[in-house]
Amino acid sequence: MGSVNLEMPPMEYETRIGKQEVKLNAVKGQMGSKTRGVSLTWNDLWVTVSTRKSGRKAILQGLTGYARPSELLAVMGPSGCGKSTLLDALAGRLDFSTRQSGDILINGHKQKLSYGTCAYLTQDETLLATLTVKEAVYYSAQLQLPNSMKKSEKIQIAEQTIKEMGLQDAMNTRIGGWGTKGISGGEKRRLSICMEILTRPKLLFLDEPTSGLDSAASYYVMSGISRQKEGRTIIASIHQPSAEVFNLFHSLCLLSSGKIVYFGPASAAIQFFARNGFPCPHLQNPSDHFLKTVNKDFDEDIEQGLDGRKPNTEEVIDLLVNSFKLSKEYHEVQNQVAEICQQGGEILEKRSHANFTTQSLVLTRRSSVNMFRDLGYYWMRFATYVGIALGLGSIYYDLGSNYHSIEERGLMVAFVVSFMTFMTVGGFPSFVEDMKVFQRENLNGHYGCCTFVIGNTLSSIPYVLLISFVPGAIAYLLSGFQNGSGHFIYFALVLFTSMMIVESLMMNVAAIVPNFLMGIVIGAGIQGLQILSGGYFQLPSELPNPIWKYPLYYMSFHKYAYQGMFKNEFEGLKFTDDQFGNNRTMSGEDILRERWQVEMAYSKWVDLAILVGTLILYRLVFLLIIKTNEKVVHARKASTSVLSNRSSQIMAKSLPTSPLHGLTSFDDSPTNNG
Ligand SMILES: Nc1ncnc2c1ncn2[C@@H]1O[C@H](COP(=O)(O)OP(=O)(O)OP(=O)(O)O)[C@@H](O)[C@H]1O
Repeated sequence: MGSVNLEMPPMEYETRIGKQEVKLNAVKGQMGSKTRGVSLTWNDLWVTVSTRKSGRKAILQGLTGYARPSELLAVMGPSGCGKSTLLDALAGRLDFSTRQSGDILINGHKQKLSYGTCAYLTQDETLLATLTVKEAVYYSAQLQLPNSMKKSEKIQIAEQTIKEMGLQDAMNTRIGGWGTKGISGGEKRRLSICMEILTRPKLLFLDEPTSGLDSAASYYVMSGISRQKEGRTIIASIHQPSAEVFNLFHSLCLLSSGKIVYFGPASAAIQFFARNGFPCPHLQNPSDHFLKTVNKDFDEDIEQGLDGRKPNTEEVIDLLVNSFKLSKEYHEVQNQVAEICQQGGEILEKRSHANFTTQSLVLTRRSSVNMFRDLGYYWMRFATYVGIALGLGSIYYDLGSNYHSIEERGLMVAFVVSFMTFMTVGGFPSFVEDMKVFQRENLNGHYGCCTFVIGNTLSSIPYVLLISFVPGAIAYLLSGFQNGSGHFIYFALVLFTSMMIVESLMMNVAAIVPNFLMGIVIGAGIQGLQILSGGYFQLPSELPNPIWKYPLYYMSFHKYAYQGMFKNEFEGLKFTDDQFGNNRTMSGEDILRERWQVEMAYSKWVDLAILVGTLILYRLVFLLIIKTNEKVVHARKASTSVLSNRSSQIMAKSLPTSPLHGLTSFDDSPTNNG
């Protein structure tokens, strides 16, 4: 792991960061932020999932809490207690298997968490393995920061953020991934944080930001985050903070089995535990003590119980949960929630980011670099295609123009159109990785679906052209296909378009089927059906009418690729039957009509145009699918922060005596209606 700048004295570090902050504040002004900050409240929040055995299982059980600007709220608890679920619910990211009820408000309003106001660091690291740390952050800065900002300022922000996360020593190291060693797991974690805090979001969710970090790195990362808390609301789930890290937290939400054990000032948690009979042993890290006390997974006896009796952990948790509900801390939480709702606040404005053209260009560049460096994306395929082209050229070497060559030309066209396009599935794993990065960045609002489709399409074109023209030329020249550059260019263009179509098909599959193995099987199956119904392996007149001919034959892009290539190859040629010396000849047009049953009413250019149309259609379908996914996710986000104005008013009115009593109910309604 690259080291955090530990040797730098704290004061010097502070000063340098301080100077950078001045610059950043100027930058923030340019970003047009008018909001003061985000106060987030949740009241009686339930999240349930359905289970086969016991119907619905509650993951979160009636949680109430708040997070305020300039404060760092830590969500702690044993593994599986619901920390990530709480963060997901607050950020509007719960999946469809869950149901949610209760109220979540931003500055006392129902409001969408729009771009730039909220960022979320998930537990999974989805990064482009081929980029260096510096490149990843620079590209991200160019994608996210507004056009009004100078390039030098964007670079400055990127560099400062890299330093804040202690990644300066690993700046030029590649991220690495499957099969290639790169930066360490902890550095990946810090890099992910870097990319989310570039825009200095008002509301920041961090799901286990310190997992994989050693205690010193955890401290520096968390203190870096803590330094940025001014005007920002930060909620971080954390497993086992050291005492130093724990001291950085303003508030603590301690969960066990989806229930609140404690919510309030982090510094007052020790007194709460002591009051209830579980004082923190001398010299023990408070967070270790809390977690040990409420972890029932290993159901060990608690070292010190009530009345000399040793209750089991389940009983201890119940005791603490019930005690908390009656405590002054809980009363204070209710007061705070009601007060924040009453105060209200500004509606958060969407921040501007780089415009569509800039984002498309940056994504195209980033994607090109990734495709160039990822051997599995195109280079392996290129090498394989060259090998296959040499094989094809030597098997069908110098075909000539006798009758025998008619079948051989047909076989070669069929191989090129069926198999060489089929091999495009080889790039699927790399594309799946791209999709994961897109999904994370899109969900966090870095850029939209159109930008991704444009970037991916433009960056792939040169590589697919290379794969079509170089191996295509080898096979074409060795086999002695019809002379003339026009004929070769047509041949290579059909190959290029067909490969792009298969890539688009696989993109559609990747957008629908999340599993990589299933994706390959489904993509290969669809292509198998298209090849079968394309009119080569069974002639069009022999194809069974229902299904195979109507509609599959007309829907298969192979039909147009076969027929275009056949026309390109046979039109204008004459074939001689030189066996037994009877020099009969047959025109290429007759062969097309009689042997291959090609539709001669239109030219080969129409076939190519239909292929281009199919390619555009497939890409548009891909765009539609990811756009629909995006809309569904955003609709969930928009409806997650739900509180009717009516209930907001009731809350406000109920102050000061019984601030929240009886205002919300668990209606077990689906997530998106809150
Ligand atoms: N969609 C779901 N379907 C079924 N169970 C779920 C679902 N989501 C979460 N759970 C369960 O809810 C519990 C809480 O999960 P969650 O991921 O929030 O825990 P966590 O506290 O973040 O755990 P960790 O610290 O290990 O990441 C777990 O027992 C988990 O198995």
